[in-house]
Amino acid sequence: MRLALIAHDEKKDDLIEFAQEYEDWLADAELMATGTTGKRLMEATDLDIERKESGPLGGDMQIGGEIAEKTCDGVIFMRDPLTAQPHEPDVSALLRICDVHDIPLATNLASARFLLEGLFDAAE
Ligand SMILES: O=C(CO)COP(=O)(O)O
Repeated sequence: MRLALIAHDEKKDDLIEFAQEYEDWLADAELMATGTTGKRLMEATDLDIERKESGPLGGDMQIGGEIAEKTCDGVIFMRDPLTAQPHEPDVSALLRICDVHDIPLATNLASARFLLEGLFDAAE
């Protein structure tokens, strides 16, 4: 299973806490992340994560490309709904391409738990 992990700055601590809680599960998946998110996650856990570019520099689009190529099984994207992002069009494109290809997408902690537990259940 190949998963993408992404968090906007105000949500990075939440994603790190989530990754620490689910570290054993995540360790069984192939992980990729946008640049800064991946760096922070690897500093805070023992997870091995393929780092794409930082979000504002094209990282969301690289993950979107993986979805279009069908090489990504799920996306956990902790978005900050209260802060404008300079690369909002890239963010929207990533959400859209998940819908185009029917790829599970979680944009908050509560849904991230369902996504991870559901994908692992389905894989058993
Ligand atoms: O901006 C992001 C997603 O839109 C995340 O990018 P970083 O992980 O590089 O901060």
